[in-house]
Amino acid sequence: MEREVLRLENLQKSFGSVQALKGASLTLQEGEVVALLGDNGAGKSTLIKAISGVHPSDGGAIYVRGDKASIRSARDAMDLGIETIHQDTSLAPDLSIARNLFLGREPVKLGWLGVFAPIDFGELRHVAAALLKRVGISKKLDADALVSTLSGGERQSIAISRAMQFAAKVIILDEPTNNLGVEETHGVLRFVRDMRDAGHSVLFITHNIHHVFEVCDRLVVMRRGEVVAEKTVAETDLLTVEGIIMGVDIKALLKDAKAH
Ligand SMILES: Nc1ncnc2c1ncn2[C@@H]1O[C@H](COP(=O)(O)OP(=O)(O)OP(=O)(O)O)[C@@H](O)[C@H]1O
Repeated sequence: MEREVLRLENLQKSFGSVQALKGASLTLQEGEVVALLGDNGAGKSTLIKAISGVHPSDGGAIYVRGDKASIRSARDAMDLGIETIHQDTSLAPDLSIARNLFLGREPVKLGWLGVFAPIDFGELRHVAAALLKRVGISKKLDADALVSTLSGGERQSIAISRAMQFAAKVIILDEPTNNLGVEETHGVLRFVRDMRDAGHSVLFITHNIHHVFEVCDRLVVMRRGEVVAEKTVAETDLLTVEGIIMGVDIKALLKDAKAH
């Protein structure tokens, strides 16, 4: 049976005179991958920033597993099992990849009578190496390398690995394949599928509609701060979705063009 993990009701958010969210609503079920689509400025990032506590909403309600949630900070969201990878995600450049994968949540070794709790670097490296292998970047990266030595795409992969490693229930990805190479992109998409198979729920913001058809179950389209369409991937096609995003019926336009 489907179980709802996240429900947004009538979310509103303004930045000065700009109404970025005008009552956006959506739901996410357990083990479901939902794409959040929309043109530039549609309100997608604002919506996920409301869920992740970066910019709390001005109005509306968020329910997590049926309970009304108050998400006023990134910590609130993480405590509710919501992990977000933002486009401008920040890592600690002077720490190793392994340390970044566990930032603030490193495995510890209990010392004599539990007095000392030093980081268990052996365990850290072991898990980090396995994680890098899973995202398909094992060949190039050593878990001990400093993040400052990595490319933008590699940093993105590390941030995604970190969120996926700790995501308890809901993973939000804001354009996760931006700036990634082919192999890294496949790694991310594979990870999304793995997460779904393990019962996690994923909200996936992307401008790449091919990726939506590859890994998503359902899609939600936003325009000017509102949700204007919701469809299962099985019931729609690429051209229809592109039309909804642009606010035009592409198929009708093509038919007209053919008739003339
Ligand atoms: N911090 C902010 N201050 C002022 N206006 C903002 C802020 N963040 C977003 N906006 C405005 O809110 C609206 C929605 O922006 P948002 O970034 O949510 O869109 P988006 O759908 O994520 O777009 P993109 O695909 O380009 O990232 C836009 O008009 C944007 O200029």
